Amino acid sequence: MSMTTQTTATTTTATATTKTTTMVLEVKGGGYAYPGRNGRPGTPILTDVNFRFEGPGVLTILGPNGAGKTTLLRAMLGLMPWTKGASFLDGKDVRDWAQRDFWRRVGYVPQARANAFAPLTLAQLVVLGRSARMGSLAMPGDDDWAAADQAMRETGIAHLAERRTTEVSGGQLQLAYIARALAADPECLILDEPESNLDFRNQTLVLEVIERLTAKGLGVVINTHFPAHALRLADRTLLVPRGKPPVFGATRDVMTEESLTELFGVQVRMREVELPEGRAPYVAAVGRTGLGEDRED
Ligand SMILES: Nc1ncnc2c1ncn2[C@@H]1O[C@H](COP(=O)(O)OP(=O)(O)OP(=O)(O)O)[C@@H](O)[C@H]1O
Repeated sequence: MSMTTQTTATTTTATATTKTTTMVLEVKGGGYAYPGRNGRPGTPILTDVNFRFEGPGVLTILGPNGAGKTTLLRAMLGLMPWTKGASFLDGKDVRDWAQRDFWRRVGYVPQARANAFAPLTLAQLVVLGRSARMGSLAMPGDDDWAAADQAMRETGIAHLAERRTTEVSGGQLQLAYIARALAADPECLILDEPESNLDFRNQTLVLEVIERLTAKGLGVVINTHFPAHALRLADRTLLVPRGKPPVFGATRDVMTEESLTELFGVQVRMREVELPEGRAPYVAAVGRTGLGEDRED
């Protein structure tokens, strides 16, 4: 029997709260279909997406490959407008926000692409995050470099500031992308699979950064393939099944052995282990169910 397990410690490294702002991100009746042949809408990927997330705190989005999680994040942010429904930041339709104002408040870290910024040092990459706060042709000023330094300290990569993006590990590069979004001083961070492709240590670094940020008052939306990370981090979770409306609620309510078994089409077991640091959630996929055998991936 194949067994895939994961566990995470529940220690937190909270720092003093420095932000008190709250933000509300809502999706109402969201639906999305990529364009099909002849310019007609194709088969809907997402239907009836409904949730309301109030920061600070964490919302995790969890679901199988190809269910539409990345599509959902991009539609939610207005990067690919919903074909049905709408999303709202603080009650105002995302389409009605001035781009510049919206991206000052919201930071988006897409799935990491290696070498996307090959010639840059990490400091140069991170200061690019200030562009939403700079004039369109302006060069970064002292304030911008100070914000970049601060973001690199918060993500633990200040010592790598002069290294080029080609000279750091995947985990360090992922932290640099998060720092780039943080440099804009957002109230809300949207992270698409920030811990994928990372080893245990680097995954832990990313989770600790998220915990520090939420303790400081940020709202974080994270798309993840790790159920234990959702249990560790998130107050709220959105389960995104294939071809069915997502389920939203308190993490401990919506994430059960039954719901995860149905969601992923594998037998899932959830346990907690006692550690000196506290209780740690433990999630194991223990075997196939026969469900989802027709999946294409
Ligand atoms: N540009 C596109 N045009 C048409 N279909 C697309 C496009 N991008 C993605 N899709 C399809 O939409 C579905 C959802 O893709 P999406 O990347 O949102 O899923 P996901 O849940 O994020 O997957 P993963 O967990 O593998 O990253 C998939 O079936 C994918 O093949």
